[in-house]
Amino acid sequence: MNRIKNTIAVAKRLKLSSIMTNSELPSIFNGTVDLGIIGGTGLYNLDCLEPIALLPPMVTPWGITSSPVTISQFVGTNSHFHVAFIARHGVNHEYPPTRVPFRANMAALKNLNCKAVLSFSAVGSLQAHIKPRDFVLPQQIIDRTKGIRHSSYLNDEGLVGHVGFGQPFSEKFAEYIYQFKDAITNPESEEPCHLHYDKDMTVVCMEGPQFSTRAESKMYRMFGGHVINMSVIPEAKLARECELPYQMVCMSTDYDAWRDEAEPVTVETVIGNLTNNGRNANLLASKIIVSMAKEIPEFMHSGDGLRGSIKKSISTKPEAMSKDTLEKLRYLFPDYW
Ligand SMILES: CSC[C@H]1O[C@H](OP(=O)(O)O)[C@H](O)[C@@H]1O
Ligand SMILES: Nc1ncnc2[nH]cnc12
Repeated sequence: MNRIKNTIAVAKRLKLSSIMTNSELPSIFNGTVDLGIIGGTGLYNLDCLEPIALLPPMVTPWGITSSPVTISQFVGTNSHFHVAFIARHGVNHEYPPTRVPFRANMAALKNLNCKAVLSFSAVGSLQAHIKPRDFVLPQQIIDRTKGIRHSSYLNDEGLVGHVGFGQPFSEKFAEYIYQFKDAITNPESEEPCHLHYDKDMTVVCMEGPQFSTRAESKMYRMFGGHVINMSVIPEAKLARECELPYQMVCMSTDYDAWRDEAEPVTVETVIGNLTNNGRNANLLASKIIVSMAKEIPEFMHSGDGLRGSIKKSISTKPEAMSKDTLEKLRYLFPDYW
């Protein structure tokens, strides 16, 4: 009873409307969680999901998650496939990109035993053929953040580890999502939306919070960037350190600042496309979740080749690790040390 009261108190404090209408939701969940979803700007929940538990913001060794963690199943089903959802910027959009507790968010999803993480992000387009409202499944990243975000679980004194990051996303996961590309195309619309995917698609991650200058935007095009955001780093790095297959769905909202003949991006332009993108995110997520619930894909069962990689990546001998370090590692990997 106290837990439920606590949940309601948190919900009230956070003015979380979906929770207020679900105030009887339990604040603990003892089932298995299969998929983690991180929602970005304009995507604070998914309508296709029916919440069955609401965990108050989770306390991890790396701080507190940016939002409560909603455990859901697909609307209208009683399936055993469960999704954990976190709002990246908080339910009231209170964490700017530099201050998102990325480590806590990914650690919480790992601790809940998620088998993969699907992330959504509002992005600017750096290419004429990627129109605002189109979606992109990037396979590469150019990191233009400024080194001020905590971007690793393996960067404390007394713990040395280097994971491979040559392929920062899960190709298998991207292919799985891409089979549902028609979900976002509205053929009746004058401007149907497209889901773009190939192995060279690159997302540039900048620090922000200001948008790019025109010169920077043009430089990112020369680098080979396709879209730009402020959040894929460190999210993708942390997913890799958690051995979690990770794919970001980039939802284009604007043409950034590279087109000389057009106004550079403003937040109004971004907001103007969020409703359409949110609707398409729901359509795409529905297809993915229904399909996963029918049969969990192989890359989630097997861990997409990542399982065990962290053990090989850590050079420090466990005997030399402090109690604190071991405790933190065990939060992520209870079976390894
Ligand atoms: C409001 S535009 C800039 C903002 O939008 C994106 O957020 P998210 O990735 O969480 O959808 C971008 O990364 C910036 O943080
Ligand atoms: N042009 C842009 N630059 C960085 N992040 C963005 N998110 C949405 N549009 C963006």
